[in-house]
Formats: sequence, structure tokens, C-alpha cells
Amino acid sequence: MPKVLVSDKLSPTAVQIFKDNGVEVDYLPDLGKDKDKLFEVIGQYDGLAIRSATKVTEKIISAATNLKVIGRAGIGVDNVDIPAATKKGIIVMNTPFGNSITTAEHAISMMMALARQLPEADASTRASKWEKNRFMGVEVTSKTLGLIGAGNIGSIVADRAQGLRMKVIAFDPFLTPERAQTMGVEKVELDELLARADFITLHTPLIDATRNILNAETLAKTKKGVRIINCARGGLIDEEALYAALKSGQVAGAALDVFLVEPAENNPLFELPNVICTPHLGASTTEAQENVALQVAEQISAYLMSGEITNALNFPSISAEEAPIITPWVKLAETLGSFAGQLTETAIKGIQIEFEGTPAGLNTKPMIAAAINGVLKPSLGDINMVSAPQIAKDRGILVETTTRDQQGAYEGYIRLTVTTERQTRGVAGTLFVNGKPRIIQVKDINMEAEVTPHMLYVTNEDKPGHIGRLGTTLGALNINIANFNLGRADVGGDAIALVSIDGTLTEDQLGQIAKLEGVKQAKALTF
Ligand SMILES: NC(=O)c1ccc[n+]([C@@H]2O[C@H](COP(=O)([O-])OP(=O)(O)OC[C@H]3O[C@@H](n4cnc5c(N)ncnc54)[C@H](O)[C@@H]3O)[C@@H](O)[C@H]2O)c1
Ligand SMILES: O=C(O)CC[C@@H](O)C(=O)O
Repeated sequence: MPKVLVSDKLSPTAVQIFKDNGVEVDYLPDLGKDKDKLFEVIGQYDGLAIRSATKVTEKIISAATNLKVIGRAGIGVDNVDIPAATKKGIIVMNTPFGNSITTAEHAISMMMALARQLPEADASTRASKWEKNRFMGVEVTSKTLGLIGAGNIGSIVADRAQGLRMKVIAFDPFLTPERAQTMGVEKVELDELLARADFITLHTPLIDATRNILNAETLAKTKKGVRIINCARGGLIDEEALYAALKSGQVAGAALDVFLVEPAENNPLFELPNVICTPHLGASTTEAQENVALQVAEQISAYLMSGEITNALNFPSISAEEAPIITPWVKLAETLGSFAGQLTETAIKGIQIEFEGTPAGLNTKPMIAAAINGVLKPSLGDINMVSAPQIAKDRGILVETTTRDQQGAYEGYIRLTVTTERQTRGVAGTLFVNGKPRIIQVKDINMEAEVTPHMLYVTNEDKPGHIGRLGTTLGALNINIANFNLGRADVGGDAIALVSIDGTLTEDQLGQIAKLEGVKQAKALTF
């Protein structure tokens, strides 16, 4: 039974869902904050469910010897070292929609609180000051709201702001004009947004292109008296520059849910009266936490129990409906890769994968990942479908793929060609009706070979007596032949024997076969 650790505070629904799905679960909501303890125990788990407190660093991942999946109950995954997880073959998933409405509502609440200075007014009233003249607010109606980032949350904020009769403009390089039109927002460049917006709200991920997107230079381009809301990520605003702009009055107010360093303590921005702060509460509603907990538990369980992949950030999704159709083709791709990989003895320069007919019409990404994994595993060992594409890229292996409609006798097949420093070797395969892989071509030589756990691959000159000698030698070695498949290029040319055997061959036994008259290469293959 797979075992999952929940190391942050998650709704109890998640725990129940894991149990209902047959997954053992340890709910230790404070463990994520104790990185030494997490390092100590992580090796026991197949899955890890987190929010933002658990930092899944490279060090934690190095100790995660059984971990297959990390599920983030939320959107931002900046607390997970995704490249390190990918290299280790660990799927990283998030729940991209579960808290969007809640976070958008928080951004709108922050905007309204800024417009009317609600926290300060509240504190003053409680202090019996009744400062009616001090708290002169601004209306939002007819004001311009500038969205930086118009994805899931940004688009909900736009919708709610339009309900408040605001004019919404958006800077998002990936926002298409059609989508902007559907959202009813005006797509603008950043400088124009800065110059026109009365309120600016940030809704981008924290990536190199967005880090400090509001800095001294960009803040200087804003409309004097602009109000800024950040419910996305701390690093999007240069906090020192914001401090100066708030002091000078260039920025009239800022409402911040997120900070460069979290938990935020003694942040200089806390001194300023025109700043409103919340402790990363954007996603904190009962509804959102129920949604993300439920989703993450379902997603992790589905992956561990059936291989279904949803919302993975480092692997293509495979839906529950797709999984049974695509899985045999993924297995075939891996088998072909493994076949070629086991025969490869020098550095691999390129892998070419052709999909014809049925597999060409499916989602080829998992098949590509499986094929690369198959090719590289014999030489690299510690690799899997998740890490293989990245490892191939890191090693400068060129992966090329083509898809085409059915042309030949097979309804569908995959051909994989591996180019090394010394040679190019192709192998093609299809599926039996029962979904089992079958090799149909090796090095342009046609054959029909079932793939079995132990196989002997022999290339030889097509001359009389070879099959007899090979059979006799295997018999003398006490190796039982389950199946004998032959193919040749031309009469008297290159020939291949693919022999299914019951059991393994030792190096010495393989050496005896390699020495037989006419044999060019003999290899033991395992699948
Ligand atoms: N405060 C919270 O508790 C909380 C809760 C949920 C999400 N978030 C954060 O909110 C942010 C937005 O989440 P989302 O679900 O809307 O993400 P999303 O991926 O749906 O949208 C992000 C948008 O940013 C745009 N973008 C990318 N690069 C950009 C750039 N250089 N300039 C401008 N726009 C750019 C993308 O095109 C996309 O439309 C994320 O950082 C997420 O982590 C915070
Ligand atoms: O889990 C949280 O409370 C915050 C989540 C939020 O930052 C997110 O990116 O989804």
C-alpha cells in the first residue's frame, strides 16, 4: 500500500480521501517546518502533500528515496525544487484552480480596504479617536485597475472589478487579443499600464521575467498616488523601492499579502501607515482549503494507485480515460527504447521516434518520455519517465519525433532510431490485439517477435548451419528456447535471431555464443 505524508496543515478531507483510495497516510501538519525531521523521515514515503510551509529542497529530495509524487495543495510551487524533483523522477503536481476565486476575492478586499483605509480607521475607532476627517477615501467606480498577469486569478479579479464599474487594463505578454476581448479588458504594454492605472494588482508567477517587476524605475512611471495590491508573490515588488515610493507619496498605498521573506517579521514596510498587510491569506477560506485539499489528495492517490497524471508541472497529463489506451503504447515505446539502449555501447547523439497510425493520434509526450527512458536506463540506471527528457537534454542528446497517418500493413507502430558516435540502429514495434508489444523490425530487417523477459539477440551472416549451431550451443548450455524469431536483409546478407529464452545467460555463456562461426554480435536482453 503506498504511503503519503501530509506535512502541512490541510483540511481533514484530504486524509479521508487518501484512506478511501487505499493509500496509507501520516498527517503531521507541523513536520514541514522542521527540515531536519523531514529529511530524516521522507525516505519512507511514496507521496508528499504540502501547502507553502514545507520547503522541498534539493537536500530533502536527495533523501526521498521512495518518493514518486509531490502534491501542492495550492498554485505556487516556488517552495519545491522542481528541477531536482524532475531529475529524481518525482512528479510535481499542483491544484491550479482550487483557490483562484478566494485569492481574487482577497485582492478585491485588499483594494477596497486600501481605498477606504479600513485597518487604520478600525484601529483609530477602537482607540476611541473618532477621526472622521483623517480617513478620507477614494471611490473605485470609474477608476482604472491595471492587472499585471491576467491568468486564472487575474481574470477573476477583472470580472469582479468590472462589477464594481472599474475600467480594467492588463499587461500580460501571453494574453491573446481574443481572450482580452472575452474578458472585456484592454491589453496594454507595461509602461502604458503604469501611466494609466489608479490601482495596480499583481497576478503573475514569480519567475525571472517578473521578479521585481515593480522596482524604482517602474514605480517612477506610475500615476502619482497609485495604490498597489500584491496577492501573488513577494519577489514581484522591490520592497525597498516600494518603501521609498510610499514615503514620497508617489504610491498612495499598498496592500500586501505576500512578502519577499515569509513569514514576514520586522519588515520595514510595517512602519508605514499607508500599508495594509495580511500573512499570505490569499487562499485562506474554508471553501478554497477544502477544494485544494480534496484535489491534491485525489490527484496523488490517482497517480499512486493507477498512474493517472493530472496537473503535473513536470510531466504531461494522462487522464483516467486516456490511461488504458495509451499505457500499452507507452510500454511499447519504453520496450523499443530499452531494446536499442541495451544494444548501444557508445555515447548517444540522437534519438528519433516515429509514430505511425494509432499512436500518432494519441498524446505522444508520455510515449516520447518512455522511449527516452528506455534508451538511457541501461547506461544510466537511476532514471525514469519523468527525469529522462531532462537528462537527455542535459547530455545534449537530440530527440526528434515525427507523426504520420497509417501507410503500411500495421494499424499503428512506433519506430525508434538511436544514433551513436559509431552507428545508427533502428527498431520498430507494434501491439498485439492483447496489448502486448511485438518487435516488427530491427535494423531494417523485418521480423515478428514477441517480447519476453529474457531474450538473446544475435546478428550473423545468413549462411546454412547457423541456426543449428546456435540451437545446439544453447542446448549444451542448458538454456531452454521458448521462441525463435529470424529475419534477414537479403539471401546471404545480414541476419538477425531474436531468441526468447527461459532464464539468463552468464557472460561466459554469451562469450561462447559470440564465438560461434558467422556470429557478428551476441547480446542478452532483459525486459
Ligand atoms: N496569495 C495567495 O495565497 C495566492 C493564492 C493563489 C495563487 N497565488 C499566486 O498568484 C499568482 C497567479 O496565480 P494564477 O493562478 O492566476 O496563475 P496563472 O498561471 O493562471 O496566471 C499567471 C499569468 O501571468 C502571466 N505572466 C507570465 N509572465 C508574465 C510577465 N512577464 N508579465 C506579465 N504577465 C505574465 C501569464 O501569462 C498568466 O496569464 C501566482 O504567483 C500564484 O502563486 C497566491
Ligand atoms: O497554501 C496557502 O495558504 C497559500 C497558497 C498560495 O500561495 C498558492 O500559490 O496557491
